[in-house]
Amino acid sequence: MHKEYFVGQGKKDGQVLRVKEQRKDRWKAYVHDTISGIAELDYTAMEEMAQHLDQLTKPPGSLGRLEKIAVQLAGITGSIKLQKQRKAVVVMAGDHGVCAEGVSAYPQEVTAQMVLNILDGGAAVNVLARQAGASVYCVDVGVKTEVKHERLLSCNVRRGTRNMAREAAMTLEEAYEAISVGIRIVDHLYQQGYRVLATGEMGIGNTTPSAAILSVLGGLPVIEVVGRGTGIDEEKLRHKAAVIERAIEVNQPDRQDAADVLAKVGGLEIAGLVGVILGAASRRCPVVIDGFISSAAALAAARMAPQSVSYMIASHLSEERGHQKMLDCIGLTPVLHVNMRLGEGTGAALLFPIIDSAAAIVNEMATFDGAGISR
Ligand SMILES: Cc1cc2ncn([C@H]3O[C@H](COP(=O)(O)O)[C@@H](O)[C@H]3O)c2cc1C
Ligand SMILES: O=C(O)c1cccnc1
Repeated sequence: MHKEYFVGQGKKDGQVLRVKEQRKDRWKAYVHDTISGIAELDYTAMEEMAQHLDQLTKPPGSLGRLEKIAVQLAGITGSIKLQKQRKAVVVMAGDHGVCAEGVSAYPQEVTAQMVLNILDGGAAVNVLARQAGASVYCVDVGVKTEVKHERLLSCNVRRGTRNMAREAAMTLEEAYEAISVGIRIVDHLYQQGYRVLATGEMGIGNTTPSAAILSVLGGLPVIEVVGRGTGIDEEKLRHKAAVIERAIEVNQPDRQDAADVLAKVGGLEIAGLVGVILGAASRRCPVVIDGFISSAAALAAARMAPQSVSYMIASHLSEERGHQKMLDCIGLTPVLHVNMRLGEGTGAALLFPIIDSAAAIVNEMATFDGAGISR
């Protein structure tokens, strides 16, 4: 059996990735190969960078998080010569069967409509990425209705998940296939020269599986991690919590097995983002994590491959309840506190200029000795 993935930017430079599905567990093996390719950070380069930062004309540590980012980038790239890199936000799009339970303030068709908006460059993520000189790639990994657009990366695994309040959202094979899509997209972008990646998503209803993932993997009561998403009222919030509790009860996900949790109470775009994160880490690229949904993917990636956490940068703290707890579970500290709660990769795009600034500080600041300044 053949599966064809169209990957590219428009018809001219588009290419088809042909994947032979020889064995049923092919995707799982591919994901695990990627995980075993994730290296430890280069601690020598990190030490060198810390020393370099202390020679620059400023009190030690006074550039705060910029310095921490510089040290992390040195560890990731293995070099203290940081360059301004090509950056891309990968927006994974998917629909959710659980929308049938009434968990979002918006109808499901908004997913496909927003995918077109993103492809036409009119969404918030496009604006913020343009400000940062970054590209946006939108991937259909699980949208319910067929979307046609020449810039769309069509990798649809399934036309939306099943309703997790009644049955498993995906089979394990589907979850691994969606993760594989993310890895393949990163491979493709890496070949195009992108070296900094960010996670984004579009999927009406996706704060519901994200909260479910956090509840199960974090061992936290649903009521502490469920939030208002697109803006539901108090009554709908209680209903959403009950739906998530039912989904966990019906599916009994194994909290020791992140892939099982993703399949049973996750989403196709969330699994796709797990692949983006694992793929970026295996390529030694930093991966900027957006808000609540992206962080659910980061949490699953962290459980599948603990070494991938070193490659993550948490861009911001979302207003969505549960996000701080999600980041705590992963062990990440968000850089920005700007009261956003949109998703799409907006917070991650906003962090790009800060990453470029960290690199510029390292490369352009004078040293105490060079500038003749007393310590
Ligand atoms: C117009 C519009 C644009 C969006 N961009 C991101 N989201 C965000 O809201 C959705 C999650 O919230 P919930 O779980 O409550 O549905 C996701 O699509 C997320 O990306 C949007 C939502 C809407 C309505
Ligand atoms: O933090 C997010 O990513 C988020 C929060 C609410 C709705 N959509 C996305």
